[in-house]
Amino acid sequence: MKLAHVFIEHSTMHLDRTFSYGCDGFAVYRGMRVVVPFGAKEIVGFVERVEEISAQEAAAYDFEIKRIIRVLDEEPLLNEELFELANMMAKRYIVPRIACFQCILPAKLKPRSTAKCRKLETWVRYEKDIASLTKKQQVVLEAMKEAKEMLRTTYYQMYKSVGKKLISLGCVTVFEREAQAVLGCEEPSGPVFDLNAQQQHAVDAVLHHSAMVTLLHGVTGSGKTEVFLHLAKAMRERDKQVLILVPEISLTPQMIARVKQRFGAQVAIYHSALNEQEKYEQYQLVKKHQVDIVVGTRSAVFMPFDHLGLIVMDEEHDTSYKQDRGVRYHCRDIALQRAKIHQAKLVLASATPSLESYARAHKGIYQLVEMPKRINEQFPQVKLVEMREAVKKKESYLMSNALLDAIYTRLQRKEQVILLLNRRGYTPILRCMECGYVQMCPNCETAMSYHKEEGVLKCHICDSVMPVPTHCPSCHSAAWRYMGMGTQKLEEFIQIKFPQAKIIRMDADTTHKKHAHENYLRDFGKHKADILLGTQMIAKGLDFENVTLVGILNGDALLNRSDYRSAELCYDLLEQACGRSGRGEKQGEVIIQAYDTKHYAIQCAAHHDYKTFFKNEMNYRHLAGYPPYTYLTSLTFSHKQEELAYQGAQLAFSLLKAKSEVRVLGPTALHKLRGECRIRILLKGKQEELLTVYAKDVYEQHLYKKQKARLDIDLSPLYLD
Ligand SMILES: Nc1ncnc2c1ncn2[C@@H]1O[C@H](COP(=O)(O)OP(=O)(O)OP(=O)(O)O)[C@@H](O)[C@H]1O
Ligand SMILES: [Zn+2]
Repeated sequence: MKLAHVFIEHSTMHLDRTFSYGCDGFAVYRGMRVVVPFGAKEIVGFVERVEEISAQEAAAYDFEIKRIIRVLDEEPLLNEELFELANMMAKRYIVPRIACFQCILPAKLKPRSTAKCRKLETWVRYEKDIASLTKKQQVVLEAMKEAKEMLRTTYYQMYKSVGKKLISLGCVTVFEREAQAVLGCEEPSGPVFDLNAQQQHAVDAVLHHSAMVTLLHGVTGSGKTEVFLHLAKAMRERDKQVLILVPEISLTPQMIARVKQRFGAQVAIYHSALNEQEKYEQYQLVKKHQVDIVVGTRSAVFMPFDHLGLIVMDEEHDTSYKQDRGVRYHCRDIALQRAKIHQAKLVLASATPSLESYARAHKGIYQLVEMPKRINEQFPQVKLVEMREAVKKKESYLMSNALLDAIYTRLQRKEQVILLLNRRGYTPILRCMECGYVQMCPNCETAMSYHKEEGVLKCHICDSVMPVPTHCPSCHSAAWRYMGMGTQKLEEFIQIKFPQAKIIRMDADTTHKKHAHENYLRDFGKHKADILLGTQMIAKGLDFENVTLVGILNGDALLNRSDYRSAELCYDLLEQACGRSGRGEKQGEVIIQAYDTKHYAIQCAAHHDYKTFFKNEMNYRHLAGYPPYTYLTSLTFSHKQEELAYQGAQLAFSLLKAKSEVRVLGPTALHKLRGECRIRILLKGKQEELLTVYAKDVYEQHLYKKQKARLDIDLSPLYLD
C-alpha cells in the first residue's frame, strides 16, 4: 500500500506534524498538493513523502487509513533545496512547516484551501488537411499551418465563420493551456560605462575572492548598480542565474529598466503590485528556465532557482526586507542560506549598511569592499536649519526661509527638487483647542491623521476611517486644531508659495494604483514636474541627474521614537535622502530642517560620515547591551481581552525566569493594535540558538496549556514599540 504523509493547514490547531493517507492509484510525489479528508471537512495538504508499506504494516496502524481525495499538481512544486529551506525556516522562526510552504510559494500554488486555480486560456492549433476544403478554407488552414497555434479569440477575430467551420471539420482543434507570462517589452539599450577603478575593484573582489558574502559599502551615487550589472553579466557567462533584490516596489521601475537595458527583455519581475496570476506566471518563467535574471522585492528570494550564481541585495539595510507578519523572516537570512546551498555569491550593498552587517564585515565574517567616492567626485553640500531659531525669527514652522529661497533658485534655474516629509495625510493630529483631547484610533491607540482630500480621519496602522467629529467627545467644544504637517499639507503649502511649479506627490495614498510608482518616476525623470515630494519611498535609490536640491522636513522626527534603533533609522533616512542631490554634473545642495541638529545621527549624515556614526552608535549599543552585541527575541501575546493576553505572558514569564544566560524583560504592555491588547516579553542574550530554544519552550507550553492569546515570536525584531 502506498502511503502519503501530508502536512495540513488548520486554523486553530498549530499542527506541525504530518497525517498519513492512502494514495494507491494516484500519481503523487513529495512536494505536491493534495485534497484530503480531515474530520468532516476536505482540506488542502502538502505531501512530505510517499512510502510503500506492506499489508502487515498497514494492519498495524491503530486507526483507519483514509484515502486522499484528489491530487492538485502534476509535478512537485518544490525542489529539495526549497523543501530544506522550509524545514530550516520552521525551526528558526518557530512556526509550523505548512506556514513556511505557504510563505515560499506564490499565492496560486500555496497549499491553502482558498488558493485559486491557475488561469487557463483557450487556444487553437493546426491539426490536419482534408480533401474537400473550399479555396477560402484552404487559405486559412494554410495560414494556421504556418502559425501552428494561436489564442482562440484572435483566431475568431481573424477568420470568423471560416475559422469556425475548420474547427467543426476537425482541421483545427481547440485546447486549453495555462496562461503564460508575456515577457515585457525591450528597453532601448542604455549606456554601458567603462568601470572606474573602485567599481572594477569591487567586481574583481566579488568574482575572484573566495568569500561568499561581500558587503559593498558604496556611498550614494558611487555607481553600485553598474557593479551589479557587470557581476550579473559575468554570472550569465558562467551559465548561472542571478537575483537582484530591492527593498521597495518604488525602486523596482528604475532597477528593472537598467537591467532590461543591459540584458534585453529576458527578465522576470516579482513584487507586491503584481496580481496573483502575474506572480504565478513570473514564477513559472524561472521554473521553466525561460529567464535567468530576476528583479524583485523580498518574496523574490523564494524563486525556484536551481543554479543560482549571484544574489544582490541592494539597500541591504532597509527594514522592508523583514517580513513582519506570519513567518517573520529576514530576507537577508534567507538569501544567505540560499547562497550557501548554491555556492553562490551574495552581495549586500548599501551606502548605509545595517550595523549588524557592517559589524560582521569588520570582524571578517563578510568581505568588506568600500566605494568611498561618488562617480562625479562631489558630495552635495548640506545645510542644517535649526527650526526653533527659524520660528523665533517668525519664519513659517513648516518651511524655513532658507529652504524656500533654495527652492526658488532651483525653479529659476530649471533644476529639480526633492522634498522629503515622512508623514502622509494632511495633519497627523487632531486636537481639541479647549481640553487638549486628541482623537485616537479606537483599535490601535495611535492618533488618527486628518486627510483633507477625502475629508476624513485615517489610522495609518489599521487603515480604519472615521468622519471628523463635529464636537470634542470629551468637552463638547467645536474647535479643533489641526496639528503638524503631512504630505498633503506640504503639497498645498508649496503650491501656494510657488504657483507655477509642477508638483508630484508620492506617498501611500497616491501610489496604490498599479504602475503609479513607475509613471510618477518616469514623469519626474522627463522633467514633467519640478518638485517631487513624498515619504521615505522617494528617499533612496532614485537617480535623477537634474535634482540639485533635496529638502528634508522634520529631519529629527525619527529620533523621537522610543526605539533602540531610532538613531540608525534616522541616519539612514537622512544620508539616503541627501544622496539624491547632485548626482549629475551640477553641484547638489541639501537642507535639513530639525529641532535637534546637534544629535550625532544628524551631524554624521550632514558630513556623509558613516564611519563616525557607526562608531558612536556601536558605543551606545554596547553600553545598553543591544544588537549587534546581543540578540533579541520578542514574545508577544495578543488578545482582545487584556487579561487573557496577560495570562499568556505571565505563564511564559514563570517558565523563563528560571532560565540562565538570558535576560527576561517584561511583561510590558504595548499599545493596542488592530483592536488587540498586546503584552510583550523580551529575551536578550549572547547566544542566538539559546534564545530560540527558550522561545520554543514557551511556544510548546503555550500550546500545551491551551492559552487563548495569540503568541507571536519574533526573532531579531526590528522595532520594539
Ligand atoms: N563608470 C561610470 N562612468 C560614468 N557614469 C557612471 C559609471 N557608473 C555609474 N555611472 C552613473 O552614475 C550614476 C549613479 O550610479 P548608481 O545609481 O548606480 O549609484 P548607487 O551607488 O546605486 O547610489 P545609491 O546608493 O544612491 O542608489 C548613474 O546615473 C550611473 O548611470
Ligand atoms: Zn487603527
